[in-house]
Amino acid sequence: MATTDINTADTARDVRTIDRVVDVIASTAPEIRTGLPGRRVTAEDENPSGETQMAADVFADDLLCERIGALEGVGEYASEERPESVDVGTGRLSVAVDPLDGSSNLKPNNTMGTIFAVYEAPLPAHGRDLVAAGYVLYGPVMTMVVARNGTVDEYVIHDDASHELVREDVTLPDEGSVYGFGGRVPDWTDDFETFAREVEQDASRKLRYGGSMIGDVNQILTYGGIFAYPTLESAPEGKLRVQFEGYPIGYVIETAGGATSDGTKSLLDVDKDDLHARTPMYVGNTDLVAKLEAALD
Ligand SMILES: O=P(O)(O)OC[C@H]1O[C@](O)(COP(=O)(O)O)[C@@H](O)[C@@H]1O
Ligand SMILES: [Mg+2]
Ligand SMILES: [Mg+2]
Repeated sequence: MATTDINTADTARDVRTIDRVVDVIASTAPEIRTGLPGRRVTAEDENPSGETQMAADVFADDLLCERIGALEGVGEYASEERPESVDVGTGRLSVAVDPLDGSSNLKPNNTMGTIFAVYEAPLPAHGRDLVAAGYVLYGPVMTMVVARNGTVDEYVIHDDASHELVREDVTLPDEGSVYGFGGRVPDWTDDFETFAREVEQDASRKLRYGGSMIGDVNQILTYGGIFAYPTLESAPEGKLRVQFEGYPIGYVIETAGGATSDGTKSLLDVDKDDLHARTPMYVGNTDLVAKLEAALD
């Protein structure tokens, strides 16, 4: 009986913490966006994945760390931009963030996003420890997609930092009509290239690729289809990171009724214990992801 009481109290606390994290992501987004124009330059350092950081990456990370770290109920904060996770409190939940996804799109002024993952476990956590995940998309309109409690909702974020629910219970359309595949084509494996050519041959589908994973995934959530950042000959683990990109996007897409894969299994079942580990990513409609897995088999 006592155990049940404790679990119930913990769950109620976690729900409140998740709501606070979502509120902070939404209320910080306009500030991140406003801070971008002067920060389209490279920072002095590389991130832990060996990539050049933009000043905007560092700015967004600092803001999010300060605000999420101040929330009651959060114990750890980690991001793509810092080598180790930070102990920020005594809470049970950990928050992992890709402060700016697609920041190389800053120079040509193309879409970018902020991705967040809330885990009920210390970091690095497992995909099955996720209790909420989502992202902000800095497009012509600032939108936020949140997966929690088994559903996906979409919000518009206003300049005054408020957010408004615009679509409830978002699911992938049954007939997928777009596709987008990352990496250099000569660097794709033969099996993936064969699959990609097959997808292209279907007259009901169009290429939609913008070079920011979050923008490309949001198109899949909107129109259905398939996005991949595949295994490359030069990078068998692909480019994208498990804790900050693979797991949260896996959680959003699967909660929205789609499927995800690392080539053989759901992204949520990927086992990696390094905070900055990478994984190939394939996400989209169930039939297309099943075909992809069969093609790579
Ligand atoms: O242009 P590339 O090197 O193929 O990389 C594109 C991919 O890299 C990313 O920009 C990686 O994310 P970050 O910008 O967060 O490092 C993805 O959004 C995108 O899918
Ligand atoms: Mg990213
Ligand atoms: Mg990033």
